[in-house]
Amino acid sequence: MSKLTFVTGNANKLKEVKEILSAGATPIDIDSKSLDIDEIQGSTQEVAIAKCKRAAELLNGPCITEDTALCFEALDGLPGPYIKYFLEKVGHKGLNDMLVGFETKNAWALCTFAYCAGPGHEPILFEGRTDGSIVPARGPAKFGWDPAFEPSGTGLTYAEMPAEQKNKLSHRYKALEKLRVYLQSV
Ligand SMILES: O=c1[nH]c(=O)c2ncn([C@@H]3O[C@H](COP(=O)(O)OP(=O)(O)OP(=O)(O)O)[C@@H](O)[C@H]3O)c2[nH]1
Ligand SMILES: [Mg+2]
Repeated sequence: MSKLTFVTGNANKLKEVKEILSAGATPIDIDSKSLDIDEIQGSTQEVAIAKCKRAAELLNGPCITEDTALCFEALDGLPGPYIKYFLEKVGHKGLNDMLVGFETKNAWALCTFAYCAGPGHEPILFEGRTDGSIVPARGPAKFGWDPAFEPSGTGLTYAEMPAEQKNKLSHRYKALEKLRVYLQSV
């Protein structure tokens, strides 16, 4: 299979995806391209499908895209795919403040990879979920909401973990493992 193009404007995502895909028995090499694609409103699946379809049209070829949602149990899954805008507006403290008054701080990180074979093809989705809770920020603020999300059973936020630890339990790792199996079967 020729090199796949990962369409993303997010350098942190790209770094992690490359790290995850290059580890393991059968490394997968990808190219990347940053394209400005409007993201629709809807479920995580609808958002992911629309973005990947558009990316394949713009590229005129096969591609993968990725959407990450951060879902609060107390809010029935919101902010979900809209976390980017919530984080930009209210920051880590604001994410915590949104849960004041709710007993549960439980949350899950959901990664949706989409693969589209080219224009006119229906994207295929690969989801990975990591459960945890929303906590006051700890660790370096290098990537999004990493300091405010503590995966269950680790005692550490994503930001406090070495990359190798996050890349073995993250929402992104779990989704990419499914994508890896698929890519090796076609
Ligand atoms: O702390 C984090 N740890 C992660 O593992 C992670 N993965 C994504 N994000 C952030 O969550 C939003 C998703 O929005 P998103 O999926 O639309 O991404 P994006 O717009 O940045 O890139 P892309 O759509 O061009 O690929 C954006 O604010 C991302 O920075 C993360 N934050
Ligand atoms: Mg985006």
